[in-house]
Amino acid sequence: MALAAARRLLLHAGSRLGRREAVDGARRFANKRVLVETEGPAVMKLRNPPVNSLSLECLTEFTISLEKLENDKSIRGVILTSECPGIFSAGLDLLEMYGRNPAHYAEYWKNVQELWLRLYTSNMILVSAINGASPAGGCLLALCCDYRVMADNPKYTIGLNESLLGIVAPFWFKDMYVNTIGHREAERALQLGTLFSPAEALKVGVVDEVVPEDQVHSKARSVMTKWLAIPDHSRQLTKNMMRKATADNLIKQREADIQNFTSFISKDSIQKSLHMYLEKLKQKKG
Ligand SMILES: CCCCCCCCCCC/C=C/C(=O)SCCNC(=O)CCNC(=O)[C@H](O)C(C)(C)COP(=O)(O)OP(=O)(O)OC[C@H]1O[C@@H](n2cnc3c(N)ncnc32)[C@H](O)[C@@H]1OP(=O)(O)O
Repeated sequence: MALAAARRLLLHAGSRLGRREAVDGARRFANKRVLVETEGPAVMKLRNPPVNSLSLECLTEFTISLEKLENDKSIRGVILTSECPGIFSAGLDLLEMYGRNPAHYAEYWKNVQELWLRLYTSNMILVSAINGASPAGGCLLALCCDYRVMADNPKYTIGLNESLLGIVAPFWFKDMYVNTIGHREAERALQLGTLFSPAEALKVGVVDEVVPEDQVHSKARSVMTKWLAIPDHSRQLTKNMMRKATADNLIKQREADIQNFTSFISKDSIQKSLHMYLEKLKQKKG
């Protein structure tokens, strides 16, 4: 209920902002954590500092922005990137999965599923300009895209590292990984929780291209131009043919998946693992 109300408020605020900024001549709209520019190829920028973690608010704003773009028939493609220096996205917000109650976990997971389903099955062309670290849920966002361009900076890593946190990537994360890099590579990377450097990610197929950091956005734009030259109807039908079974696999068991997540994440042993991981992140500083 609370989330539905927040959603209505955000949609309202979003459209107000949209109108005001259009009057200024710049075609863009923004929520607090997501900025969307629709001048030229549409660009969606995550801006949830310090690390673009996907908090419930961030997920909601992201989903709403995507919904608005999908409803604008003049927009055929979106570049997904980050405004946080050095970070694409740190993935799901650990504080949404630690020390909360089952109802919160269920609500959070429903919203993670919702964003994934919308992104993965989007009719628009999605290109990610990965300009920073992209672990776990950050990698998931990139994997939803039709093409991934990553900055050539060995400090940036990408991959589904859940097992390093003592948690398990859900079956639909796994399915998308298998679809992208094949069964053997996915099996190994998931068990080890591998975070790939850009060069390794390119080799294994997690990303499609690695370019110097200052060229990530221009490359993403030129990739978008190429993809926009393909007729929408044939490209969309092809995308749907490739992705539908994977999305349907979650759709037919969404409720069970929410229950699984809620009971898994509520376990004492899992909460303990998350606590230790969060402490490790804190100690990194000191
Ligand atoms: C039987 C099967 C059933 C299956 C059921 C499902 C099971 C559960 C599935 C859950 C799937 C989970 C997916 C995820 O995405 S989990 C999140 C994984 N993310 C990470 O591991 C990234 C962790 N972060 C980092 O490695 C670094 O922060 C990063 C490289 C991103 C940036 O480093 P940097 O040095 O720039 O910044 P700091 O580390 O100092 O971080 C700054 C502050 O941000 C906090 N932080 C970082 N990441 C997160 C996060 N993901 N969520 C929340 N908060 C985060 C960090 O603690 C710092 O906070 P403080 O300033 O307060 O110390």
